[in-house]
Amino acid sequence: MVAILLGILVFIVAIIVWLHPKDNRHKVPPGPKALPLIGNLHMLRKQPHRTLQALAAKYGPIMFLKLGQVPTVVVSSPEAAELFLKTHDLDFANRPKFQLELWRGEKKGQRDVVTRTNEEVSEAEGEIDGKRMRNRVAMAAKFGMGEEGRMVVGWDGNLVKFLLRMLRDDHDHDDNNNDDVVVVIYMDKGIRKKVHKLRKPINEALEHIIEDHQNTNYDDDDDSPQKKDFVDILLSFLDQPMDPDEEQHKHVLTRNDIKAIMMDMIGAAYETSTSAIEWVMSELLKHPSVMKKLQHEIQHAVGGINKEVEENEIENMPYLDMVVKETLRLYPVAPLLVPHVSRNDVVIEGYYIKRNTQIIINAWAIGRDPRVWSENAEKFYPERFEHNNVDILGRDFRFIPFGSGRRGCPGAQLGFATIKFVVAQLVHCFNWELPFGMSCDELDMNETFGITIPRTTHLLAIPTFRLTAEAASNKE
Ligand code: HEM
Repeated sequence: MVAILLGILVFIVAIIVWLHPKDNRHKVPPGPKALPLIGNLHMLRKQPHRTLQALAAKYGPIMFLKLGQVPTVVVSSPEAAELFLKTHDLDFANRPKFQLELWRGEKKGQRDVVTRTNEEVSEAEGEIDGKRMRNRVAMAAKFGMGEEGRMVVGWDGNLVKFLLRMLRDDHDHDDNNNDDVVVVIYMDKGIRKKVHKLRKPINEALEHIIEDHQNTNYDDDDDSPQKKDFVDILLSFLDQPMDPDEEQHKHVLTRNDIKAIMMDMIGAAYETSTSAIEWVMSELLKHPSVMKKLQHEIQHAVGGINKEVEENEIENMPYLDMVVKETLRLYPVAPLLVPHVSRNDVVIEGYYIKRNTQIIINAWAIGRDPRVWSENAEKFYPERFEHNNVDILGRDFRFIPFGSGRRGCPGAQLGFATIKFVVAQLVHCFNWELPFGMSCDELDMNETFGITIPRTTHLLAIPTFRLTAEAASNKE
């Protein structure tokens, strides 16, 4: 009986608090009413970036929600993003503690997508020499992605081969479908799920990289080709206290910590770039005139169709720059960036934001804001970037696919360059068309929400090699 009475009392208090949440001393940003316990979680649905955009249209660019018990401020305009990521950058530089779990829980069902894709792939078998074509596409893509492997963990291209092999081996085991003709541009999207399954070989690979670095003798000479990299710097802190000011030195940097950091860097680098490349290729297939214009530019910059693209030629491809920017505007890989957390109590635009409030920046909504990008904001139109110099690296808050400020993406320049390089190779080396007589209007452009927004279905496309035989024999 007492328990029932207590329960009723708690319920009444919760209702009263819910109906009268206003604390007159501290004005919180406007937002929808939160339910007891779940707060506003029930409102988010499957596409939180879209739901939050719609809610911001009602409550404004600085909006308060409760996600479960987590007080959250959602930022949805360039002006507001600047206040949070520049003016008060340091105040919002923390990250949530649960982030790792959230990251790990991502992408359930990826396996199903890959399996379904294989069934579709097998329908088109026999049209052309699939294996050869797949190798060429992988080669063209790897040419760019290899650079990332080297720069992130200093493993000269082998990392890409290793990861691609893991995917392919796993894939082939399942259905023995080696000679697929339609190329599935998924690259390494299923990696996170496979990472779990393939912990042992990944551990071996990371050990291999670490040993490689430990066995390298570096020459202090500035001109030496053997330079210290990110992994060397991590190794120089091995077994040292993470916080030298901490008296008992309880936390030291272990070999496992270093491997975890390396894996995070690899994850942050690969999944983001491949998702972006898939969206660029989708938009190009949907807009054949843009594809043609881009092929024309690349061919001109490279000097014909008898060779592949070289890295230093990318800077002579302004249209490629616009195409990639336009894709990242419409499909910022991390639509809500990565959550920030306030380190102090802060007042912004008259709103009181308590310490430990989660901050979500809706980069997806900002990129599609018609106030900023005109009425055709939803349209893929690379030329909008033609006569303006909109910065992509976080200095222009109308466009922040890499975030901004001290928590902005440290790999932004590398990521942007990699996307451009891989796309340039794929577009220059091949003509592309949609399979099964599909018209460009029929191409599904739906996204699936997670930390990143990949396509809901993998992009299937048929490549035809367009370079001369001379260029092909140089590569094979
Ligand atoms: C298309 C490629 C990429 C995109 C779109 C992208 C996007 C992002 C975004 C939106 C954030 C969060 C920023 C924020 O919360 O304000 C981020 C963080 C991060 N990115 Fe990237 N990224 C890409 C490539 C890379 C690469 C190549 C690397 C590594 C070499 C990398 C490493 C990281 C790391 C370590 C963080 C966490 C930074 C921190 O918490 O301080 N990213 N990235």
